[in-house]
Amino acid sequence: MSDPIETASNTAAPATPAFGERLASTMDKYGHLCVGIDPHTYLLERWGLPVSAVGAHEFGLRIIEKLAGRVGIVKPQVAFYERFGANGYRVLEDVFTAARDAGLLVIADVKRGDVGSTLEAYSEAWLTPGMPLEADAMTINPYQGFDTFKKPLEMTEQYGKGLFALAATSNPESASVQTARRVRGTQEGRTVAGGIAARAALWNREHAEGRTKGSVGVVIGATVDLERLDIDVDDLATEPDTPILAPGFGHQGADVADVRRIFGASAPNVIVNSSRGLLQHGLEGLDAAIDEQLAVLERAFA
Ligand SMILES: O=C(O)c1cc(=O)[nH]c(=O)n1[C@@H]1O[C@H](COP(=O)(O)O)[C@@H](O)[C@H]1O
Repeated sequence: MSDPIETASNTAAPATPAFGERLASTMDKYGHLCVGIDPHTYLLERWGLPVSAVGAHEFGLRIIEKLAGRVGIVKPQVAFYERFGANGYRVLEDVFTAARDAGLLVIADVKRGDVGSTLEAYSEAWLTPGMPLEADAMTINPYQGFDTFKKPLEMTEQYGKGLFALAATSNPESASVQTARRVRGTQEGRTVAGGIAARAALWNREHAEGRTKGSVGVVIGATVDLERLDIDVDDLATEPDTPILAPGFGHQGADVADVRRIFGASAPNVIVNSSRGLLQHGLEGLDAAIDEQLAVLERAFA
């Protein structure tokens, strides 16, 4: 068995364009939709597939076949594969490879965060070219401090990869942490969420290199109150624009038709994620569900 770390580190980094540029051209071609490939138990059952790694494999590959050439971005949430252990990881490898071979950008929804030295190993796993789980971008958790991101941030530049830092998550429980305000001396500072978004935007500006979109995005749920969170959408829309990965549409209640109202100046940079809202229709209903979602998005951005 070859050693993946050896193999990957021996491979010279290809001159891949920056993730932000790849994202910008993908969104120009296919629009904003990102399909979350999340094999929930009830979805596997509804699709007539076994609740196992074999079922998750079939589920992932069938979805990718349907998306190729119509949608630009996918976001497999790795927990739904991890639960099947080593076989689940093999499935993830196949799903990532099939998606990337089909020309889809893959955002690995891993939500990793840790002390910097450990986070470095996570980013080796998910962002290094040639590694078995190589994706185009990963979600990353900044609640041990944005400065723990040093290595993954470097990798975005080195390998043309992307990061999406959790800023304002879509779940209602998030407000108690993310709306909290930091204290600077005797002054009340930014909210936790606003501070993270501002750091991502600053990084993108410091690494602008003539790009239209930055490679470091933020996760902002479509269900959140941006004003309460004190998130500056104008700052995020200052070139190079900071991409926003927005879950919360469909099953969690936000309406895709409202994307411009919710995100204001940053709406053009929003990756509209939907998983259960589309996949609940089964394989036979997926084409129609995607067409409908694409049509709503087209109207929303007309
Ligand atoms: O990072 C994420 O993708 C994420 C962040 C967040 O704030 N909320 C959220 O729902 N997600 C993920 O986005 C997906 C939402 O799925 P649906 O609610 O089925 O569309 C799941 O994979 C979640 O893990």
